[in-house]
Amino acid sequence: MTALRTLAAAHFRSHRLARLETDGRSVALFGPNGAGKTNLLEAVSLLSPGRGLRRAEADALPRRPEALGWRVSARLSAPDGPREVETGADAPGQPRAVRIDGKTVPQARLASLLRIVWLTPAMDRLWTEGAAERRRFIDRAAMGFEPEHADRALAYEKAMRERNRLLRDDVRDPRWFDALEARMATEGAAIARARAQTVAALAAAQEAAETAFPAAALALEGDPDAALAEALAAGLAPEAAEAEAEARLRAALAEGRSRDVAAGRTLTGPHRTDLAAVYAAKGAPARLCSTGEQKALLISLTLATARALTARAGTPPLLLLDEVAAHLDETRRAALYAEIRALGAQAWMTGTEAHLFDSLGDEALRVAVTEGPEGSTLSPA
Ligand SMILES: Nc1ncnc2c1ncn2[C@@H]1O[C@H](COP(=O)(O)OP(=O)(O)OP(=O)(O)O)[C@@H](O)[C@H]1O
Repeated sequence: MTALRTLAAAHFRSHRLARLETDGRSVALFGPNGAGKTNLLEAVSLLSPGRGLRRAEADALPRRPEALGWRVSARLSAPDGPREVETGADAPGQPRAVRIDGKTVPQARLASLLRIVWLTPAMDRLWTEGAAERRRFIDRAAMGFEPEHADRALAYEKAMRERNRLLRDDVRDPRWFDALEARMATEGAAIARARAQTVAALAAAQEAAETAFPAAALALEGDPDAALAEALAAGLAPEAAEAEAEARLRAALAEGRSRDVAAGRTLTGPHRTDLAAVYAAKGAPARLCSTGEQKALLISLTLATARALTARAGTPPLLLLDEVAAHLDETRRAALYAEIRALGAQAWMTGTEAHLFDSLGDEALRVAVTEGPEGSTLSPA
């Protein structure tokens, strides 16, 4: 099992110096609004690549008013032994650095060290807001399965930005376009393939599970996704289907140049893909479901992601569940805790009331979070 044994957050958000020893158990953080509970979950989320569960700008993280550097460090127990991981910036505005076992490494390396799955109140709007959030949701899950997915997405975006610049500057050199589009097609087809495999893994994880939460049928909607699905349906092997999707994306990009010049940006590719979800038992699109149903679908998908990652990696991911327990009735809350137990995952959970975690017994370390003159204070109960 992979779990944080210690977590320390220094000069991070409302925490001046927070330190917690967990002995590997789940952690239930409770306390009043604004006490600093989510900040601590955000600190944990920064032990994965990217901007964390709030997608914060770098200058939001250092503790104010001092606004110096910040640091989050953890000791974790992993299947292959204990590891030390640390991230932070020495001064505001600096990109965060990552150290694993004392060595400075690229941020992307976090993806193969630690898998983290989170659910936050901001995600309640996942099905009703723009497609970018939904792509991010499926891409984060895909990254859990394939750490290289993060690098591919960056490489694709970089090539696309360069292509967009050519479009706007009205550069007509076809060789330049060819080279960038070849790169975009290679990365783009691999991105589509990884997303499709993630959707399939989530479907399988939902099918195999007995769960109190409703299943969501997911589908990817986009050009490379359709090309890949068609190639697979035609009986091509996975690699051949990916090659076919790559060839079609490359041709579509080349054909779309003059249209894209008019738009000033690239109008086809995996950056336009959307993720559709249907509340399976009702056949209703998630965006038309009630708030409570949407929340239940998200919990269901979060748990399915965790189950699928556990099956893949052999060890469960960390779960960060921000204000999830409060929205469930007692039966479903008990079901959530039972699923966390069955996964063997370390869950970091928040809630305003301590009693929300009563049925966890001593499976979770309870920590009161309060706001004091010196910043947020943690008191393990
Ligand atoms: N960079 C920062 N420096 C100091 N304080 C900060 C910083 N960023 C956020 N805060 C403070 O952190 C507090 C919010 O903490 P957090 O979101 O963790 O609360 P919470 O305990 O999860 O509350 P809720 O139950 O309302 O979700 C706010 O008071 C905010 O002003």
